[in-house]
Amino acid sequence: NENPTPMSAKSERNEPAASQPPKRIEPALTAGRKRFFPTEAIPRLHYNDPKANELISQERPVVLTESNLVTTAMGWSLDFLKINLGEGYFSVYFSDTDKFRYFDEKKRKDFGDDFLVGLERKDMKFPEFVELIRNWKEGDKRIYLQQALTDGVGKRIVIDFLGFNWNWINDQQKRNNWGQLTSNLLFIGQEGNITPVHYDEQQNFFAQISGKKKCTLFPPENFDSFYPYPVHHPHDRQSQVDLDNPDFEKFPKLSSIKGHEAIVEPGDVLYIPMYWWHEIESLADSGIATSINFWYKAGPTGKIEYPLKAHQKVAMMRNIEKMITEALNNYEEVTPFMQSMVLGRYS
Ligand SMILES: C[C@@H](CC(=O)O)C(=O)C(=O)O
Ligand SMILES: [Zn+2]
Repeated sequence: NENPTPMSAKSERNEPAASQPPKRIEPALTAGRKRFFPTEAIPRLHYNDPKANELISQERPVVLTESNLVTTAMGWSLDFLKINLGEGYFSVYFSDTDKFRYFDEKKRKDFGDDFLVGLERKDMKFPEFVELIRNWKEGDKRIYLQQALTDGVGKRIVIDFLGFNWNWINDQQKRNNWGQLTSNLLFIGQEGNITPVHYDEQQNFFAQISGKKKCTLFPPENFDSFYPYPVHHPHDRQSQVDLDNPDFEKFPKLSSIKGHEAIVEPGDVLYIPMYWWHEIESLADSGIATSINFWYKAGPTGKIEYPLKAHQKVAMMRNIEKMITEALNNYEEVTPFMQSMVLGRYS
């Protein structure tokens, strides 16, 4: 079940005659863990469907099919990457549990390491990562490679990269007035790995290469329900809640969330709108999961319209939080300061 070349894997599924497109077997959305909240399916549309473009322009999630965005990467098996990915070092995360909550190395210095419960990152060459993931056994720390593709990769990778459907994605960038493409992160992890719920400040076309991932998204309006870590914390943008063991005492607003769900398979592209919360689970029994994302900065804001959108308020809260925390230069003072400012006056 080792990272089969998904296209060949499909042909082994005794597909009907080539004359008609293979019938997709709808994976039950209930695959993966049981959830305490209701969910609805994220629309799954052909990438050229005008409705898909409408959803993207409205900054709403959609799964795009048949885009061939990363078809040239469908042969990126572990052995192929071992030969062609180059001599560089890759960030590999280790976790004592199935959860890989991202942490910002640059913010660790003010926080020491006690927040890093059972998490660590090591830089290693790709063959070392392949050894680890191939020899992994129950009881070992789970592993997850997460690395931006940079110019240190081998020639074959560059050729495959240039073969991505840049016409389509550059058109999306232009039509939606997004900023620059900042990075393409390569993700390779074990089935069962979970990236806990968080938001990013970039538009994201998330392309699945091998394995299946269950993606659960929540709109930026849910900021109050997910209680993100403080902006200066290494887990900035990550939610403090554990959706598998919800603490409704500590996080009461968590009880009212509703998820938007999709299971992405090789060849699918999920649009994750900027500031939308998302949790990503590499589904069991789907082998090693490989994905590439395409992160774009926001475009210029243009004319401010009222009422403000939820994600604009999140951006404002972040700026105010940064300013107050830096100006006070003391964490303990932030709550009393903000309470003095609003309690009994604006509430
Ligand atoms: C990569 C993804 C997490 C995952 O696939 O495990 C994600 O959070 C992102 O692309 O923003
Ligand atoms: Zn993310």
